This record gives sequence, C-alpha cells and structure tokens, in this order.
Amino acid sequence: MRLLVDAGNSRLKWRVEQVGQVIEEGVGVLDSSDPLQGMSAPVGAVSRVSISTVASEDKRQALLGHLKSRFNAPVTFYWAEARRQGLVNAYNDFSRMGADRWHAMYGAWQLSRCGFVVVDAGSAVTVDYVDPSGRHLGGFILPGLHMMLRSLKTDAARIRFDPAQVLDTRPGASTGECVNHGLAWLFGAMVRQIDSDAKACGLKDVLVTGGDAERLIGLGLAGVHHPSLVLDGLGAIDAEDHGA
Ligand SMILES: Nc1ncnc2c1ncn2[C@@H]1O[C@H](COP(=O)(O)OP(=O)(O)O)[C@@H](O)[C@H]1O
Ligand SMILES: CC(C)(COP(=O)(O)O)[C@@H](O)C(=O)NCCC(=O)O
Ligand SMILES: [K+]
Repeated sequence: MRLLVDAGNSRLKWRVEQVGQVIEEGVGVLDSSDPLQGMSAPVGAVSRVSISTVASEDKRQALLGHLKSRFNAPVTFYWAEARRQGLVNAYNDFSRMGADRWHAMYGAWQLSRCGFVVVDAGSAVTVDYVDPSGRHLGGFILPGLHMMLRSLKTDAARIRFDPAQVLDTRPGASTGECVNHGLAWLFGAMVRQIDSDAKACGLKDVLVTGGDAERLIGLGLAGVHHPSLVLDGLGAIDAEDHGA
C-alpha cells in the first residue's frame, strides 16, 4: 500500500491506495499530534509515503519526524519540475513554484489534452493555464477567502462581522453584508475573468480543487470539481517514478 499526502497551508489531505484502488482517505491538521487523523490502515502495510507540500520547512520536518516514527517505509517529498510527459512549466526557476500547483496541473494533464485551467481555491487561490500542447502559460496567486476575511478582521479596527458563505453580490447595507457580499462579488469577478481568459486562450476545460472549490462553482465558475487533484497528480508521478 502507498500513502499519498498533500500538506497545504491549512489542512493535510491523505489517501491510502493499493494497486490504484483507494483504501481510505481523510483530512487532518499538519501541526497536530495526529496529522493522519482517522487513518486505520495497518501501519506495517504501508510500503511507501509520497508527499506534496507547501508548508514551512519547520512543519515539513515535523511531518517527516511523525511519518518516520510511525511507518517503517521510505518517505519521499515531490516538488515542482521543469517538465514531465509533455507538461512544461512556465517558470524560469521551477523550484520556486508550489509543489501543489505542479501536482494539480499534472493531475489535470492526465485528464485533459484540450487545454485547461486549474483553479485551486485553498488557503491561497491559484489559477494556472495550460495549452493543448502541455505548455504552462503561467498563472496567478491570490489570497484565499478565509485569508481575506481574516485580514479584514485583524487589520481594520472597525470592521466587525460574522463571516457568512453567501452568494449574494448586491451592494450591502451593513458591515456584515458589505464584507460577505463583497467577497462573493470579488470572486464572482474572478470567475468571469477566468472564463474570458480561457476563451481567449482556447482552453476548453476548467478543473477546480481546494477547500473553497464548491463556493467558486456556486459563484458561477463553469468548472468540474476534482477534490483531490493534487493527490491525483502526485500519485501519477509517484507511480511513474516507481516504474508502475
Ligand atoms: N472544514 C474546513 N476547515 C478549514 N477550511 C475549510 C473547511 N471547509 C472549507 N474550508 C475552506 O478551505 C480553505 C482551505 O482549503 P484547502 O484546500 O484545505 O487549503 P490548503 O491546501 O491551503 O491547506 C480555507 O481557506 C477555507 O476557506
Ligand atoms: C500559492 C501557494 C501558497 C498555495 O498553497 P495553498 O494556499 O493552497 O496551501 C503555494 O502553492 C506556494 O507556496 N507556492 C509558492 C510560490 C509559487 O507557486 O510561485
Ligand atoms: K492546495
């Protein structure tokens, strides 16, 4: 069995697989005593652990320590690459790209050959464009929904509100409405921009992942939800590197 891990800035997603079949999966918190919360697969049955992470070096080391003490199996971190199987990174310095972005793009590359957009609505929102030949055209990094709400709460003295996941984009008539409608309005505008870029670049598919994926689809993003695109891409790369 192999254990795949996507350790983001907010949450850690994990999946145990045997010959391509998902045995179990879950979500944990990276800097908790049990980041693989809920995992019941026998420890001895895990033959390797493969990880995609964008967490800090301290958190990465702590995760590595946890995995080494729990499993008697090799642990490999996978990072962004210049190219793989026809997918070509736009970054000059590919090592600076978040591993999650590369793995999500590679997951998408397994599914779509007609040009695609990957939207990962996690702690930060990332948008990446890939043309039908596999050339990454570049992307965008924006603060995520939760991050924006937190910055309004902590960096402005008189903005007090309860966050609400509304889809309402009408002008607000209270602080709460102005903030909550404001975020829906901003993300609605982003969704239209993605749609217009995709049309202009001739990209047919939009694949959406991350904790706020459904919210973006609710705001009109015409994409297909792939909840574990990062793990899918990581799994494909891990299989290739193990000759599977
Ligand atoms: N149960 C949850 N716990 C934390 N965040 C959640 C939850 N459900 C939805 N979210 C949203 O998902 C975002 C995090 O998405 P995720 O893909 O897990 O991020 P990351 O990959 O950065 O760890 C948060 O910013 C939040 O808005
Ligand atoms: C942009 C990100 C913070 C997104 O990670 P997330 O918020 O989903 O945990 C991550 O991909 C990252 O740290 N990237 C490094 C910078 C770059 O991709 O250029
Ligand atoms: K992510």
